[in-house]
Amino acid sequence: MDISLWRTLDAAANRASEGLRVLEDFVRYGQNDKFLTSELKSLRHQLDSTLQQFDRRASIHARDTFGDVGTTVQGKLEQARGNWADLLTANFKRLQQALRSLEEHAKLIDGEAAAALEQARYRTYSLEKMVMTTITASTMFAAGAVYVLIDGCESEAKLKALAAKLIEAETDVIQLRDKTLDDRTLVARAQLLRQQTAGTSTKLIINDRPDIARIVSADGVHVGQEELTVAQARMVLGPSKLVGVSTHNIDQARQAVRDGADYIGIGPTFPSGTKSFDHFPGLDFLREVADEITLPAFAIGGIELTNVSQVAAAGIHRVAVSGCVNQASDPQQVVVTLKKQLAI
Ligand SMILES: Cc1ncc(COP(=O)(O)OP(=O)(O)O)c(N)n1
Ligand SMILES: Cc1ncsc1CCOP(=O)(O)O
Ligand SMILES: [Mg+2]
Repeated sequence: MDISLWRTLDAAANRASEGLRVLEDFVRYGQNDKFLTSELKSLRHQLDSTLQQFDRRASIHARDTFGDVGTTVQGKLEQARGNWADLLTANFKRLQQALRSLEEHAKLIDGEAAAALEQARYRTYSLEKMVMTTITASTMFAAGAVYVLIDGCESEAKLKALAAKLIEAETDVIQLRDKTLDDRTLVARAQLLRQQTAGTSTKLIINDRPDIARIVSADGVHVGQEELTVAQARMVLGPSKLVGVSTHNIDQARQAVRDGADYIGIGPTFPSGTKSFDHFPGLDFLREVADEITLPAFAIGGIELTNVSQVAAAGIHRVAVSGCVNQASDPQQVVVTLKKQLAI
């Protein structure tokens, strides 16, 4: 076989492995994200076993680094990356291009290996989505973030007064969660919240209803395990809005990361006065998430000033609460105190 083909395969394989290592090092050492590290590692192993099918000896002998006309041709930006996102994007692109080159050249010698390389390339597209979403969302919801679920209240005036206090306390997210109001009233209450939160640091999320989130231009929607999927919610809301997902075990949490959710709700942690449950994944689940996932995770269910320290001790520094804020005589004070307890 033509030595130039082996030379190309060797160069493309090296490029793919190097790009993959940069990405793995970033999520491992830079992010401490065990789950993303294991996803990238599993792709690396898949790639290694495909590449082992090629004749490594032939590749090595075909290598001619000093004779490579490309080593001295440097793009303007090759030595400089503006930020982490640029660095990650550049390395995902390097990986994808190398895999495409490997795939096309492998077609000349081994159809099965070419098909495996195509599958590996598809995996990189999903991984890119998972890594980039995690990085963006982690900067959006800092440690200490407090997320408050409120209903539509008895009247617009009451809702307005409550929302004003929450915004004043720099609540990170207000979720409108109301299962009883008719749609038109719900839209009107959501619109009110949109007007109040616009231009503030408080995001507005609508529970269950991407349609209403879209109508009022909310910042996003929260969906449960039996509701629309992340992809379906995005079809309604568009790519730039936030989609959060409820998770009750580690597999669901991992799946939410794979699906490209912007954050997860994790719980129920403790018995809740707002919603009843017969199963509590509790603090053990929080610890599992803290151990391996860096996508923002909000512990939910029965969290109050008296037990929030247990949440923080489990390694989770973001909470979603309802009763402890809504029933407080001073909701602002509760939000501020929660934030202090969660800050690291
Ligand atoms: C932040 C957050 N986490 C979890 C939930 C619960 O959502 P879901 O399981 O769909 O239950 P309902 O809230 O719809 O009864 C949430 N709303 N927000
Ligand atoms: C909607 C929901 N999902 C899990 S717990 C919960 C209610 C959270 O409210 P509270 O903080 O009052 O327990
Ligand atoms: Mg729901």
